[in-house]
Amino acid sequence: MKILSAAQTRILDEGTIKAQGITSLELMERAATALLNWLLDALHPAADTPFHILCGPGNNGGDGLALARLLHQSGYQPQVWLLPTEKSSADYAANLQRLPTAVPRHELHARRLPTFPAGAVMLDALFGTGLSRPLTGLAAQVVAHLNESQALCIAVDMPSGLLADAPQPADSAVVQAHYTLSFELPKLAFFLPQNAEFVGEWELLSIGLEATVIHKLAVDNCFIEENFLVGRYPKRPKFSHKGTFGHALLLAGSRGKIGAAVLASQACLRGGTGLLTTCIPQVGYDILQATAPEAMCLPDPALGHLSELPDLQPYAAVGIGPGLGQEEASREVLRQLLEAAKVPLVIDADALNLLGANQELLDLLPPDTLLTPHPKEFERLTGEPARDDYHRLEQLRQFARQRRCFCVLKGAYTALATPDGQIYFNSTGNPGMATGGSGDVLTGLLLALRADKRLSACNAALIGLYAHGRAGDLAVQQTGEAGLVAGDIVRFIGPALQELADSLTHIVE
Ligand SMILES: NC(=O)C1=CN([C@@H]2O[C@H](COP(=O)(O)OP(=O)(O)OC[C@H]3O[C@@H](n4cnc5c(N)ncnc54)[C@H](O)[C@@H]3O)[C@@H](O)[C@H]2O)[C@H](O)CC1
Ligand SMILES: [K+]
Repeated sequence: MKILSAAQTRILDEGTIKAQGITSLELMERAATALLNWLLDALHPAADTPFHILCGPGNNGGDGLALARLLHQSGYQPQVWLLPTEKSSADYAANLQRLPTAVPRHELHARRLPTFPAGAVMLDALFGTGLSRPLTGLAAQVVAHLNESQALCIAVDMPSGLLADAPQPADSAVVQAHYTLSFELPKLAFFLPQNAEFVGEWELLSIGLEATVIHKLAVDNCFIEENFLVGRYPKRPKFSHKGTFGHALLLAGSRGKIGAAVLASQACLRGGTGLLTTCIPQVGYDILQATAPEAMCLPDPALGHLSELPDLQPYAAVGIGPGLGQEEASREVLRQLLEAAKVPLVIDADALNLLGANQELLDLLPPDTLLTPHPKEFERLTGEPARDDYHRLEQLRQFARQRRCFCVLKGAYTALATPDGQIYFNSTGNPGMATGGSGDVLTGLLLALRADKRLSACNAALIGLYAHGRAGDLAVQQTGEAGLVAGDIVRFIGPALQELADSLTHIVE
C-alpha cells in the first residue's frame, strides 16, 4: 500500500473527481458516510450519545459538517463547534448551508471553550492534510483545551496540528486522538514513534479513491500488508530435498550470550533452511547440541568467544551477530567474513556494534547485505544522532543507498530501506515482542530466507519481517503481551510462513 505525501493526496483527490466524473462535494459525502458507518459499527452509540464535532475552515471541517448532518439524520443529536474564519473552502460552505437548523452550532471563542464530559465523543475535524504550518492562536488554544478533556477523541483524517509527512516544531499544539480515521491510504506520520501520542489507533476508511491514479503515483514509502506478499513466498516443490533450501551458516554466541545463538538457530530451522551449521565458542557447544539438535555445531577453538572464520565454501548464506560479543578476535572474524563472503550476509547485534566502532569495515560490506539494527545500533552505524524520527528515516534511506545494502530499522512499524531508496513499513507485530531475544529470532529467520535461492534479497527481507511479526501476533494470543518471550515467536514461525505459502492458493480458489 502506497504512502502518499500531502501534495500527492491532493493529486489523488482531484484525479478521482475527474476520473469518476463526480464533484468534490460528492467525494466529501463519501468521506462523511464512511465516518458515520465507522462510528455506528465500532462504538454502537446509544441514541443520546453526545457527539461534539469541531470544524475548521477547510475540507476537513467540511467532512465534519457533513458528518453532523448524517448523524442527525440517523437519529443522533450532534453539536458542531466552528473555528471562526474569514475564508472557508467551498465544500465547507456548502455543507454548512446543508446543516439542518436543528443541529446546534456554536462558534469557538478563546474565552468560552467548551468542556466535554467523559461519555462524550469529540470529532476533531479542525485540520487535515491541508495543514501547512503549526497551529497558532485560537486553533492552538482549542487543541490544548481538547487535550485536557476526558471525552473520547476521534480525529478525522489526521489529528489536527500534525503534518502528514514532515515534523512540526517540538512544542506545537497537536490533538491527542484516541483514534484517527484516515481516508483510503495511511500518512507517513502514522508510522513514526514520535507521533504515537497524537495518532492513537489508526484505521483506514475506503472512499473509493481512484486506483488507476494511485497506480501512477510514484512513492518512496510503502506499507506492507499480506496482499503485497501474495505469491512472493513460494510453496515447497513436491520433489524438494534439503539442498533445495540452502545450507545456512550462523556465527553467534559468546560466554553468557549462548541463548542468542540458540534462539537464532531455532528460528533459522523453523524458517525453513535446508541445513544449518552454527559456529559457536566452546562454552556453548553442549547447550546448542541439546537445544537445537537439528543444527550442526561447529565449535570455535576459543572458549568464550568466536576467534576463527570457518571455511565458507559449503554455505548459501551467512548470518553473524546474535550474542557475538565485541572481542577483538571476533571483530577480525567479521572483517574476514566481509572480505571473503560471496554469498548473502545477514548482520545483527554485536556485529553491527563492531561495524559502528570500526567504520572502515563498512566499506567492505558486500552489495545486498542485510543489516538489522534497532535505533541505537543504527545510530552507532551512522555515528550521528538523529534530530527526530523523520531525520532518522532519511538517514536510513541514505545509508541503504550509499552502502548498496538492505537495512532494517526495528521498532513498532519496522522499516526496511533498500538500495534503490525505497522504505517499506511492516504491518505485523505487537508490543509483546519488545523482549530480549526477539531480534535474534528475526536474524535466524532472515538467514533461512536469504539461504533460499528462490527468493530475491528484497522479498526475503519483506517476508522475514512480516512473518516474524505475524508469528508474534499468533503467539501473543496464547501468552498475552507481558508473557511473550522470544521462544514463543519461534514456535509460530512455521504457521506464519505457511499462511504466506497458502495465500496464493486462497486467492486462486
Ligand atoms: N484526501 C481525500 O481524498 C479527501 C479529503 N477530504 C478532506 O479534506 C481534507 C483536506 O482539506 P483541505 O481543505 O485541503 O485542508 P484542511 O481542511 O486540512 O485545512 C486547510 C485550511 O486551513 C488553512 N490552514 C492551513 N494550515 C493552517 C494553520 N496552521 N493555521 C490556520 N489555518 C491553516 C488553509 O489555508 C486552509 O484554509 C482532508 O484532510 C480530508 O479530511 C475530503 O473531504 C474527502 C476526500
Ligand atoms: K482533523
